[in-house]
Amino acid sequence: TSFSTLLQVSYSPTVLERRFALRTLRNLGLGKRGLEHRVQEEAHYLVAFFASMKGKPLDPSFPLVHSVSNVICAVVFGHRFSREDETFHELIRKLCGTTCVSLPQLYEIFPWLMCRLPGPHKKALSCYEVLSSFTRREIRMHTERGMPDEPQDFIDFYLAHIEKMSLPRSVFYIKINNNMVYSINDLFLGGSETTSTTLIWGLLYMVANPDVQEKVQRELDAVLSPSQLICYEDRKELPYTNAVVHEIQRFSNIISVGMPRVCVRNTTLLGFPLKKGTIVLPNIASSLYDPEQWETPRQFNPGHFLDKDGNFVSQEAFLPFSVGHRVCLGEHLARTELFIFFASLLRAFTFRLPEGVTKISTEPILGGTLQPHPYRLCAIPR
Ligand code: HEM
Repeated sequence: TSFSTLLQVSYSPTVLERRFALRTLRNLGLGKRGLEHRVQEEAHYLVAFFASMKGKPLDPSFPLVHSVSNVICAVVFGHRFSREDETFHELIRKLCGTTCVSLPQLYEIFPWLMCRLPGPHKKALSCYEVLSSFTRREIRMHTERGMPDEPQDFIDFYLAHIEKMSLPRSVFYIKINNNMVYSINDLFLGGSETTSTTLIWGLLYMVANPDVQEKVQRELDAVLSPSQLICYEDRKELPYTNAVVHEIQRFSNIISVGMPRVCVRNTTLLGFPLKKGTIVLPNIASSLYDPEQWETPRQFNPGHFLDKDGNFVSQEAFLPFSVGHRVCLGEHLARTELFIFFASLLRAFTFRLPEGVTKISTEPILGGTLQPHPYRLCAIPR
């Protein structure tokens, strides 16, 4: 298979790439406050875009995917893209409504099957190809401009890393053309589709639960001033909003099945014998919907994360980022984005269904990530 990535099943190259990616992302400020201003900047553009619609009905997926992807672009490519950039526009259009996240894994496990099957993965594959050529263009621009004194983004770090390994020229270019492109694609796909899909669900739940939306707005109004920059740290003063963001993630359960693992030796799991080589899929939904852990597992209920006095409480069964060695690399960034984007939007707008629309479906479309059916809403300035 042509996919060789951070997300794949097999172990040894992945461990090295993961370690490298983690160190690099940390250097770039992921997990620290360094990236927060990028998120705040995008939240500002997002609010301006919704405001420019003047309450007219719109499908929120395009602006949300655009904003979330731009945060990753800042990390990986070192800059954001304006709404007018045609190439980026095409990429985002392809990403909207397409699940590409699990594509490399599916090819890794079932290459013979994937090549023969017709179906939606062909659309995802074409999206993956557009992304790869986009990434290659950015890498080319980086190699042409030469290395800055201080690496500025993921590509700079990666190029410096490859150069340090003093490889023969041919291997150098193979590494750039394969591993590097796929690693960057992984960050882009892992970082864009997941976070934006969660936000698309979030706005849908607000339209479906106007009482919850109102309560969030009351809390935001009481704690924040209208133009104050929202920080991730503010969640501590906003327990209800924080609980709603958590409940959006729990209830939407977007990655209901985690990345596949391979048993490296014979073992037992919960009493079941597993042979070396067996593929194991973590069932994330089993914890997010566990009837023993949640009061109303099949209902949207922010109370799952609040005590009787309205304080935020974390829950052990809340595992949307999975756990263990392969836990999500972007967890901190994702949490920061979800909180800042959601709070910024709800402070500025009330979300409603367009006039005449009375039905909303909160059933997911089954795919690599669970996505809502396309819908339109009105963002009414407050
Ligand atoms: C709401 C947003 C997100 C959710 C729900 C999510 C969830 C997950 C899950 C469940 C996994 C698999 C872990 C496993 O199987 O044990 C994963 C892996 C991964 N995620 Fe995320 N993720 C999100 C956002 C992000 C962001 C923003 C980034 C990038 C900065 C990112 C990058 C990755 C990468 C690179 C992996 C593979 C890690 C590895 O296998 O070593 N994710 N994510």
